[in-house]
Amino acid sequence: MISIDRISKRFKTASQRQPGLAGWLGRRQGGWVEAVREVSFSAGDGRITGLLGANGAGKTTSLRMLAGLFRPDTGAIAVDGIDVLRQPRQALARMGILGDAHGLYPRLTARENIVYFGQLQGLSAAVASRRAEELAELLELGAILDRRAEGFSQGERMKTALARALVHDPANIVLDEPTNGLDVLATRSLRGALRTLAREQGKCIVFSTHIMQEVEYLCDEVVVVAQGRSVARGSVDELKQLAGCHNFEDAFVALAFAPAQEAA
Ligand SMILES: Nc1ncnc2c1ncn2[C@@H]1O[C@H](COP(=O)(O)OP(=O)(O)OP(=O)(O)O)[C@@H](O)[C@H]1O
Repeated sequence: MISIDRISKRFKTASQRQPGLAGWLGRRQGGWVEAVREVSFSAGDGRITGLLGANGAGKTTSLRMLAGLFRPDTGAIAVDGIDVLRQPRQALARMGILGDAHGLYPRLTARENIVYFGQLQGLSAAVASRRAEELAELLELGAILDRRAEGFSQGERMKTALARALVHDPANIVLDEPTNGLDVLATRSLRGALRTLAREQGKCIVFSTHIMQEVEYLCDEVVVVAQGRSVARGSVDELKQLAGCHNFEDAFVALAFAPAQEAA
Protein backbone atom coordinates (compact mmCIF):
# COMPACT_ATOMS: atom_id res chain seq x y z
CA MET A 1 0.00 0.00 0.00
CA ILE A 2 1.37 3.38 -1.01
CA SER A 3 0.22 6.69 0.49
CA ILE A 4 1.32 10.02 -0.88
CA ASP A 5 0.28 13.10 1.02
CA ARG A 6 0.62 16.57 -0.53
CA ILE A 7 4.13 16.18 -1.96
CA SER A 8 5.68 19.16 -3.76
CA LYS A 9 8.92 19.64 -5.63
CA ARG A 10 10.41 22.58 -7.44
CA PHE A 11 13.58 22.77 -9.50
CA LYS A 12 15.93 25.63 -10.25
CA THR A 13 15.97 26.08 -14.01
CA ALA A 14 19.10 26.87 -16.00
CA SER A 15 17.53 29.34 -18.43
CA GLN A 16 15.51 32.44 -17.59
CA ARG A 17 14.50 33.29 -21.12
CA GLN A 18 10.92 32.90 -22.40
CA PRO A 19 8.68 31.37 -19.71
CA GLY A 20 7.08 28.83 -22.13
CA LEU A 21 3.88 26.89 -21.40
CA ALA A 22 4.77 26.22 -17.75
CA GLY A 23 5.25 29.97 -17.33
CA TRP A 24 1.87 30.79 -18.79
CA LEU A 25 0.35 28.19 -16.49
CA GLY A 26 2.02 29.81 -13.50
CA ARG A 27 4.48 26.96 -12.83
CA ARG A 28 7.68 28.67 -13.89
CA GLN A 29 8.62 31.73 -11.89
CA GLY A 30 11.87 33.51 -11.11
CA GLY A 31 14.10 30.69 -12.42
CA TRP A 32 12.14 27.94 -10.63
CA VAL A 33 9.72 25.41 -12.02
CA GLU A 34 7.14 23.87 -9.73
CA ALA A 35 7.19 20.33 -11.09
CA VAL A 36 4.84 18.86 -8.46
CA ARG A 37 2.40 20.82 -6.33
CA GLU A 38 0.71 19.05 -3.43
CA VAL A 39 0.08 15.77 -5.20
CA SER A 40 -1.85 13.28 -3.06
CA PHE A 41 -3.12 9.78 -3.71
CA SER A 42 -3.15 6.33 -2.21
CA ALA A 43 -2.74 3.00 -3.99
CA GLY A 44 -4.12 -0.17 -2.46
CA ASP A 45 -2.92 -3.78 -2.46
CA GLY A 46 -4.23 -6.00 -5.25
CA ARG A 47 -5.04 -2.92 -7.32
CA ILE A 48 -3.54 -1.14 -10.30
CA THR A 49 -3.36 2.62 -9.92
CA GLY A 50 -2.44 4.80 -12.90
CA LEU A 51 -1.04 8.31 -12.84
CA LEU A 52 -2.41 9.79 -16.04
CA GLY A 53 -1.15 13.13 -17.31
CA ALA A 54 0.09 15.03 -20.33
CA ASN A 55 3.79 15.58 -21.06
CA GLY A 56 5.40 17.61 -18.29
CA ALA A 57 2.46 17.12 -15.90
CA GLY A 58 4.70 15.95 -13.05
CA LYS A 59 4.27 12.14 -13.19
CA THR A 60 7.94 11.15 -13.35
CA THR A 61 8.94 13.63 -10.65
CA SER A 62 6.20 12.23 -8.37
CA LEU A 63 7.36 8.65 -8.97
CA ARG A 64 11.02 9.61 -8.44
CA MET A 65 10.10 11.03 -5.03
CA LEU A 66 8.23 7.80 -4.26
CA ALA A 67 11.36 5.85 -5.27
CA GLY A 68 13.48 7.98 -2.92
CA LEU A 69 15.49 9.56 -5.76
CA PHE A 70 14.39 13.11 -4.94
CA ARG A 71 13.46 14.45 -1.57
CA PRO A 72 10.12 16.29 -1.68
CA ASP A 73 10.22 19.94 -0.55
CA THR A 74 7.06 19.25 1.45
CA GLY A 75 4.70 16.35 2.06
CA ALA A 76 4.95 12.72 3.16
CA ILE A 77 5.25 9.33 1.46
CA ALA A 78 4.62 5.97 3.12
CA VAL A 79 5.01 2.45 1.73
CA ASP A 80 3.24 -0.21 3.80
CA GLY A 81 3.25 2.36 6.59
CA ILE A 82 7.02 2.95 6.35
CA ASP A 83 8.09 6.57 5.86
CA VAL A 84 10.19 6.80 2.67
CA LEU A 85 12.00 9.91 3.91
CA ARG A 86 12.86 8.61 7.40
CA GLN A 87 13.44 4.92 6.60
CA PRO A 88 14.36 4.86 2.91
CA ARG A 89 16.12 1.45 2.97
CA GLN A 90 13.23 -0.34 4.62
CA ALA A 91 10.73 1.37 2.30
CA LEU A 92 12.79 0.63 -0.82
CA ALA A 93 13.07 -3.04 0.13
CA ARG A 94 9.26 -3.20 -0.20
CA MET A 95 9.26 -1.71 -3.70
CA GLY A 96 10.17 -2.94 -7.17
CA ILE A 97 10.92 0.10 -9.31
CA LEU A 98 11.10 0.27 -13.08
CA GLY A 99 12.34 3.68 -14.20
CA ASP A 100 12.82 5.02 -17.70
CA ALA A 101 16.53 4.08 -17.91
CA HIS A 102 16.71 0.30 -17.83
CA GLY A 103 20.51 0.17 -17.37
CA LEU A 104 21.19 -3.54 -17.94
CA TYR A 105 24.74 -4.86 -17.95
CA PRO A 106 25.23 -5.67 -21.66
CA ARG A 107 27.85 -8.38 -21.12
CA LEU A 108 25.66 -10.32 -18.66
CA THR A 109 22.80 -12.56 -19.75
CA ALA A 110 19.24 -11.67 -18.76
CA ARG A 111 19.45 -14.32 -16.03
CA GLU A 112 22.77 -12.96 -14.72
CA ASN A 113 21.38 -9.42 -14.66
CA ILE A 114 18.39 -10.63 -12.61
CA VAL A 115 20.44 -12.83 -10.25
CA TYR A 116 23.03 -10.10 -9.66
CA PHE A 117 20.31 -7.65 -8.66
CA GLY A 118 18.75 -10.33 -6.42
CA GLN A 119 22.06 -10.78 -4.63
CA LEU A 120 22.29 -7.02 -4.12
CA GLN A 121 18.89 -7.33 -2.47
CA GLY A 122 20.25 -9.99 -0.09
CA LEU A 123 19.09 -13.18 -1.87
CA SER A 124 21.36 -16.18 -2.30
CA ALA A 125 22.40 -17.00 -5.88
CA ALA A 126 20.25 -20.17 -5.82
CA VAL A 127 17.10 -18.34 -4.64
CA ALA A 128 17.67 -15.48 -7.10
CA SER A 129 18.11 -17.97 -9.93
CA ARG A 130 14.85 -19.73 -9.02
CA ARG A 131 13.12 -16.33 -8.99
CA ALA A 132 14.62 -15.58 -12.42
CA GLU A 133 12.98 -18.78 -13.74
CA GLU A 134 9.58 -17.89 -12.22
CA LEU A 135 9.75 -14.35 -13.57
CA ALA A 136 10.85 -15.59 -16.99
CA GLU A 137 7.64 -17.59 -17.12
CA LEU A 138 5.44 -14.72 -15.95
CA LEU A 139 7.03 -12.20 -18.31
CA GLU A 140 7.56 -14.61 -21.22
CA LEU A 141 11.28 -14.11 -21.42
CA GLY A 142 12.33 -17.76 -21.38
CA ALA A 143 13.76 -17.57 -24.91
CA ILE A 144 16.22 -14.81 -23.99
CA LEU A 145 16.99 -15.75 -20.38
CA ASP A 146 20.44 -17.08 -21.21
CA ARG A 147 21.31 -14.56 -23.92
CA ARG A 148 23.60 -11.61 -23.27
CA ALA A 149 21.65 -8.35 -22.89
CA GLU A 150 23.79 -6.72 -25.59
CA GLY A 151 21.58 -6.31 -28.66
CA PHE A 152 18.27 -6.87 -26.84
CA SER A 153 15.25 -5.17 -28.41
CA GLN A 154 13.42 -2.45 -26.46
CA GLY A 155 10.78 -4.98 -25.34
CA GLU A 156 13.38 -7.52 -24.27
CA ARG A 157 15.27 -4.88 -22.30
CA MET A 158 12.08 -3.74 -20.58
CA LYS A 159 11.05 -7.27 -19.59
CA THR A 160 14.51 -8.08 -18.24
CA ALA A 161 14.60 -4.81 -16.29
CA LEU A 162 11.13 -5.55 -14.90
CA ALA A 163 12.17 -9.08 -13.86
CA ARG A 164 15.22 -7.57 -12.17
CA ALA A 165 13.00 -5.07 -10.30
CA LEU A 166 10.74 -7.90 -9.11
CA VAL A 167 13.42 -10.42 -8.13
CA HIS A 168 13.01 -9.78 -4.38
CA ASP A 169 9.22 -10.27 -4.66
CA PRO A 170 8.29 -6.75 -3.49
CA ALA A 171 4.73 -6.07 -2.34
CA ASN A 172 4.67 -2.74 -4.22
CA ILE A 173 5.54 -2.19 -7.88
CA VAL A 174 6.22 1.25 -9.36
CA LEU A 175 6.61 1.70 -13.11
CA ASP A 176 7.32 4.88 -15.06
CA GLU A 177 5.68 4.72 -18.51
CA PRO A 178 6.30 0.96 -18.81
CA THR A 179 4.85 0.53 -22.32
CA ASN A 180 7.00 3.27 -23.87
CA GLY A 181 8.37 1.98 -27.17
CA LEU A 182 6.67 -1.44 -26.93
CA ASP A 183 4.76 -2.96 -29.85
CA VAL A 184 1.20 -4.20 -29.52
CA LEU A 185 2.13 -7.79 -28.58
CA ALA A 186 4.73 -6.73 -26.01
CA THR A 187 2.22 -4.24 -24.55
CA ARG A 188 -0.46 -6.93 -24.28
CA SER A 189 1.95 -9.34 -22.65
CA LEU A 190 3.04 -6.71 -20.12
CA ARG A 191 -0.59 -5.87 -19.34
CA GLY A 192 -1.29 -9.58 -18.72
CA ALA A 193 1.68 -9.82 -16.35
CA LEU A 194 0.61 -6.72 -14.40
CA ARG A 195 -2.92 -8.08 -14.05
CA THR A 196 -1.56 -11.38 -12.71
CA LEU A 197 0.69 -9.57 -10.24
CA ALA A 198 -2.20 -7.48 -8.92
CA ARG A 199 -5.13 -9.92 -9.07
CA GLU A 200 -3.41 -13.22 -8.20
CA GLN A 201 -0.47 -12.05 -6.11
CA GLY A 202 -2.10 -9.06 -4.41
CA LYS A 203 0.61 -6.58 -5.42
CA CYS A 204 0.07 -2.85 -5.17
CA ILE A 205 0.94 -1.48 -8.64
CA VAL A 206 1.41 2.19 -9.52
CA PHE A 207 2.36 3.25 -13.01
CA SER A 208 2.51 6.48 -14.97
CA THR A 209 1.30 6.97 -18.51
CA HIS A 210 -0.13 9.48 -20.94
CA ILE A 211 -1.96 6.75 -22.88
CA MET A 212 -5.73 6.65 -22.25
CA GLN A 213 -6.09 3.09 -23.57
CA GLU A 214 -3.52 1.84 -21.08
CA VAL A 215 -5.53 3.23 -18.22
CA GLU A 216 -8.85 1.97 -19.58
CA TYR A 217 -7.48 -1.56 -19.99
CA LEU A 218 -5.61 -1.81 -16.72
CA CYS A 219 -6.49 0.57 -13.94
CA ASP A 220 -8.77 0.07 -10.99
CA GLU A 221 -8.02 3.64 -9.95
CA VAL A 222 -6.80 6.60 -11.98
CA VAL A 223 -5.14 9.75 -10.64
CA VAL A 224 -5.28 12.58 -13.16
CA VAL A 225 -2.17 14.76 -12.87
CA ALA A 226 -2.16 18.18 -14.54
CA GLN A 227 0.26 21.08 -14.20
CA GLY A 228 1.91 19.44 -11.23
CA ARG A 229 -1.31 18.77 -9.31
CA SER A 230 -3.48 15.69 -8.75
CA VAL A 231 -6.74 17.13 -10.04
CA ALA A 232 -9.09 14.13 -10.01
CA ARG A 233 -9.13 10.46 -9.01
CA GLY A 234 -11.47 7.50 -9.33
CA SER A 235 -12.21 4.57 -11.62
CA VAL A 236 -12.47 5.23 -15.37
CA ASP A 237 -16.28 5.14 -15.06
CA GLU A 238 -16.26 7.49 -12.07
CA LEU A 239 -14.05 9.98 -13.93
CA LYS A 240 -16.32 9.88 -16.99
CA GLN A 241 -19.27 10.53 -14.72
CA LEU A 242 -17.44 13.32 -12.90
CA ALA A 243 -16.62 15.07 -16.18
CA GLY A 244 -20.06 14.36 -17.68
CA CYS A 245 -18.52 12.63 -20.72
CA HIS A 246 -19.23 9.27 -22.39
CA ASN A 247 -15.74 9.03 -23.80
CA PHE A 248 -12.70 8.71 -21.50
CA GLU A 249 -10.45 10.89 -23.65
CA ASP A 250 -13.01 13.72 -23.49
CA ALA A 251 -13.26 13.21 -19.72
CA PHE A 252 -9.47 13.38 -19.33
CA VAL A 253 -9.22 16.60 -21.37
CA ALA A 254 -12.07 18.17 -19.38
CA LEU A 255 -10.53 17.21 -16.03
CA ALA A 256 -6.86 17.83 -16.84
CA PHE A 257 -7.16 21.10 -18.69
CA ALA A 258 -10.08 22.76 -16.91
CA PRO A 259 -7.76 24.43 -14.33
CA ALA A 260 -5.61 25.93 -17.13
CA GLN A 261 -8.69 27.16 -18.94
CA GLU A 262 -10.02 28.69 -15.73
CA ALA A 263 -6.65 30.32 -14.98
CA ALA A 264 -6.30 31.74 -18.51
N1 LIG B 1 15.65 18.09 -12.90
C1 LIG B 1 14.83 19.01 -13.37
N2 LIG B 1 15.21 20.31 -13.52
C2 LIG B 1 14.36 21.24 -13.97
N3 LIG B 1 13.08 21.00 -14.31
C3 LIG B 1 12.64 19.74 -14.19
C4 LIG B 1 13.48 18.68 -13.72
N4 LIG B 1 12.74 17.52 -13.71
C5 LIG B 1 11.51 17.85 -14.15
N5 LIG B 1 11.43 19.17 -14.44
C6 LIG B 1 10.27 19.91 -14.93
O1 LIG B 1 9.17 19.52 -14.12
C7 LIG B 1 7.99 19.39 -14.92
C8 LIG B 1 7.41 18.00 -14.71
O2 LIG B 1 8.29 17.05 -15.30
P1 LIG B 1 8.03 15.47 -15.25
O3 LIG B 1 9.18 14.82 -15.94
O4 LIG B 1 7.75 15.09 -13.85
O5 LIG B 1 6.70 15.33 -16.11
P2 LIG B 1 6.00 14.04 -16.74
O6 LIG B 1 4.54 14.15 -16.40
O7 LIG B 1 6.69 12.80 -16.31
O8 LIG B 1 6.20 14.29 -18.29
P3 LIG B 1 6.47 13.28 -19.54
O9 LIG B 1 5.19 12.52 -19.77
O10 LIG B 1 6.76 14.24 -20.65
O11 LIG B 1 7.63 12.41 -19.17
C9 LIG B 1 8.40 19.71 -16.35
O12 LIG B 1 8.07 21.08 -16.59
C10 LIG B 1 9.90 19.50 -16.34
O13 LIG B 1 10.55 20.32 -17.30
